[in-house]
This record gives sequence, C-alpha cells and structure tokens, in this order.
Amino acid sequence: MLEIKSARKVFFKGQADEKIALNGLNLSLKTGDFGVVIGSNGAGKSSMLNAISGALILDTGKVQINETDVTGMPVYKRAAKLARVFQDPMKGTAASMTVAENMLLADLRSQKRRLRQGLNATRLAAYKERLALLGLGLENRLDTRVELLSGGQRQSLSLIMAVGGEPELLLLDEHTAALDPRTADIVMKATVKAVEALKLTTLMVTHNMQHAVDYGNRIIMLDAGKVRLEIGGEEKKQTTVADLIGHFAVKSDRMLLAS
Ligand SMILES: Nc1ncnc2c1ncn2[C@@H]1O[C@H](COP(=O)(O)OP(=O)(O)OP(=O)(O)O)[C@@H](O)[C@H]1O
Repeated sequence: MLEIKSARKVFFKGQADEKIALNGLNLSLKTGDFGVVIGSNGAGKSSMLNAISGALILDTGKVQINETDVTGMPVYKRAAKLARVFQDPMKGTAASMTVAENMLLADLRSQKRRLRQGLNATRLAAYKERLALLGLGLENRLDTRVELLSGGQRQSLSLIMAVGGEPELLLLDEHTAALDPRTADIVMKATVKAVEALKLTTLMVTHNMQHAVDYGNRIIMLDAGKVRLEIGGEEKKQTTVADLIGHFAVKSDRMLLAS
C-alpha cells in the first residue's frame, strides 16, 4: 500500500523562478495495484517518485508505505522497502560482470551479506528460477558478461535484480523510454511477468500512451503537481490511446485560454 497525502514541494520559493513541483498531491495505491502515471513534461511525475524514494524532501505532506510513515526516513532506510528501475539500461547493471555475478551483487546488497559467500549451487538455482520469470531465456545465460546482452535483456535484468529483495513497492521511472519500440514491448511484457509472479505493488511513469492503456490496473494523470485524472477498473479496460491523448489536448487548450 502506498499513500501520499497533500504532498507539496516548491523549488526556489519566493524567487522569480519559483517552481511548484508538487501542489497538494494525493495518491493511494492498494497492495497489488499497478498504477501507470502519465502527464506532460513538468507535471511532477519525477518529483513524485523522488518524494516516494526519499531523494526529494517534501515541504509539507506525508508519504506512507504499508504501515510505515516514511516521510522523514532517509533514502538508505527507505531503500529496504522499495525498488526503483531507471531509464538508462546501462546504469542498473555492471557491464563487465556476468549475469550471475550481477544477481549476486544485488542479492548481497539487499540481504546485507558479505561478497565472499560467493556463487554457490543454491544461489545459482535461485537466480535461474528468478530470471526464468522474465521469459527471455536469461536463465540459460548466467555466465554471459552483461555487456554482451541486448539493451532489453539488460534492462530486464536490472528489473529482476531490483526486485530480488521482495520490495513493498516497485517504482518504474520511464524504464522503457531509452529502448526502441520492439525492445520496449519486450521489457514491458517481462515486467508484467515479474510483477505478477512476485505480486508487486507497482507505480510506473511513462510517456508511452499505448503502454498506459495496455498495462496496469489504474491510470493516474498528473498535471501541475497534482492528480488530475484517475481511471481504473472497467473504465480503464475501455480506455484508448486517443482518449488519453484527448485529456492532454484538453489541458493544452486550457493553457492556451489562460495565456
Ligand atoms: N531540482 C529541481 N530544481 C528546480 N526545479 C525543479 C527541480 N526538479 C523539478 N523541478 C521543477 O518542478 C516541476 C516538475 O518537474 P518534474 O521533473 O517532477 O516533472 P515531470 O512530470 O517528471 O517531467 P518530465 O516528463 O519532463 O520528466 C517542473 O517545473 C520542474 O522544472
């Protein structure tokens, strides 16, 4: 469960270039929800993810993950509760190490064990099982150096490494944006397989309207630092890309009228 209440963040407050990034944002995700966050540039999507992860300290408001109020909790402590996958497929993994060594690094990071425990048979079997969730055949490439994988395989590996510690919340920060359309679709399908198998509560930011329509059980549209529109349940199933683009158009028209 994720609950954001009245989150407000203003950059350069009181100065000529004051920017209101979050303007009383309220959002709640139930356990097992897969929320897809959309919104135009500057709507506050990254600021919201940063406020959840602790990279951004709110001026006012509250962030709660399950039973814990994490608003004042430092990033390293929150890291135990959440996993985040970023846009750049080169950042989440170590290129010159093998798939198995990368899995071990992630494992040790989340379990606070020491590296010298090494890659034993039990671990390798567990990694194979976890990688198989992605449906990309990576379970058969444990000894392959990561730099030899495709961008999509690499980003999917980042994802499975991030969720190894069974986080209470998964944040996907435009994690397919740097990939070509076909690869992005492969990574999205792998993402859904992992999310469903591990029953993860997920919040994904995307500019890809087709992905917003195809994946997740809720669409959350941000505008000017707050939630402007939420679409869930049956309504989400009926929603088309054109509908979503229409909501962006309404916003632009409003802005034109105001200017
Ligand atoms: N560190 C910062 N310093 C100053 N202003 C910031 C900072 N971070 C965000 N902002 C401002 O806050 C507002 C929200 O930005 P944010 O990056 O959260 O939007 P976004 O929806 O993620 O946009 P995009 O789709 O372009 O990534 C914008 O006006 C932005 O310029």
